[in-house]
Amino acid sequence: TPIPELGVETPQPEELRVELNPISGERPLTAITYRIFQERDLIRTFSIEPHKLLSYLFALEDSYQQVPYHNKLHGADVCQSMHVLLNSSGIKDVFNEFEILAAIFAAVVHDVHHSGLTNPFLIKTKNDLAILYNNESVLENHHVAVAFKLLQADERNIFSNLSAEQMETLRKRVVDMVLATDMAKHKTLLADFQNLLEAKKMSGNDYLTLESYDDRILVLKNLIHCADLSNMTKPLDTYSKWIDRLMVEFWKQGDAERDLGLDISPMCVRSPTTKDKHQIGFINSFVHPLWETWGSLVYPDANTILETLAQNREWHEASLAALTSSTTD
Ligand SMILES: COc1ccc(/C(C)=N/OCCC(=O)N2CCOCC2)cc1OC1CCCC1
Ligand SMILES: [Mg+2]
Ligand SMILES: [Zn+2]
Repeated sequence: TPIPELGVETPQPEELRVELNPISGERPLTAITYRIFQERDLIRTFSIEPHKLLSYLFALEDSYQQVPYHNKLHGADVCQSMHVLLNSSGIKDVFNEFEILAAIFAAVVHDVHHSGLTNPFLIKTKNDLAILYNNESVLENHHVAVAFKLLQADERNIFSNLSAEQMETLRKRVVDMVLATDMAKHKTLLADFQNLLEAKKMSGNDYLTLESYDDRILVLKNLIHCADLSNMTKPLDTYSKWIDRLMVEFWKQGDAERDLGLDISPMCVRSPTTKDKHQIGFINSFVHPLWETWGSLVYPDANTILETLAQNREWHEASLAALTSSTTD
């Protein structure tokens, strides 16, 4: 049975087309994710009922908060980035369709209901979520809990045709991946990834073979982490729009910290040079090491990404030099 192009048969295809049209910007997350599910044939493979997929994605999109950066556009962006990264020829045929379903789903849900505040802020203000999750990956636990809560309504349960066992493994993969997007996990995650690749290189075969669940999920955790840290690998005009959104979100947190008489987090201080300085420091400490490791796995697929990352860092260094020279003159 052909899958209706817009997901459901409708007497008003034009109206639904406008609603789903990513250009109109009404529902970018639904439009992009539905398209990716279609392109990867996930709807047919897992007998997903199209109207349930639309209902779930509409509810998910509406559960993203209207904050400057961690809004539905970021969810859509990370989902699209995940989709592209999964196509790297260096990992072609490595992951099966269940893992791909889990990875795409984890990407689109990974920041749902984000409050625009960081984990340290929620912890130091004793937010209900920090109490509920005992200060442990507070936001990330919340995101993945909300994502699964939305599935509980029958008309939104896109996985209703999976067996109980398949659902159990899918759920474990999605929880593992979303929790891995907590920056506090970055160092361990990357070190484990580098150790895995080192061990694989020692084994001599030139293609990646991953047997255990732990090895396979470790690569998928780093993959969603790459997608979440992909802003700096995008063309400068796109990248700079993401920075502006994030800085506005941080500055609002800084205002809240000041109003509460708390220390203002370093990234939340309004000043012309912090943007460049923090981006350079963040790229040097976190982003480049991660993307260099990913680049070694999928060599040479990520070469363009690594070049763009280097160019973007140089752009920050140039604008910082211009700023500091103008201020010292
Ligand atoms: C466009 O710039 C950035 C994009 C993403 C990120 C991070 C850290 N993403 O990590 C996953 C989400 C996370 O854990 N966060 C969200 C950001 O704040 C920390 C907690 C950091 C970025 O820039 C740095 C340097 C200047 C200010 C922050
Ligand atoms: Mg997050
Ligand atoms: Zn994110």
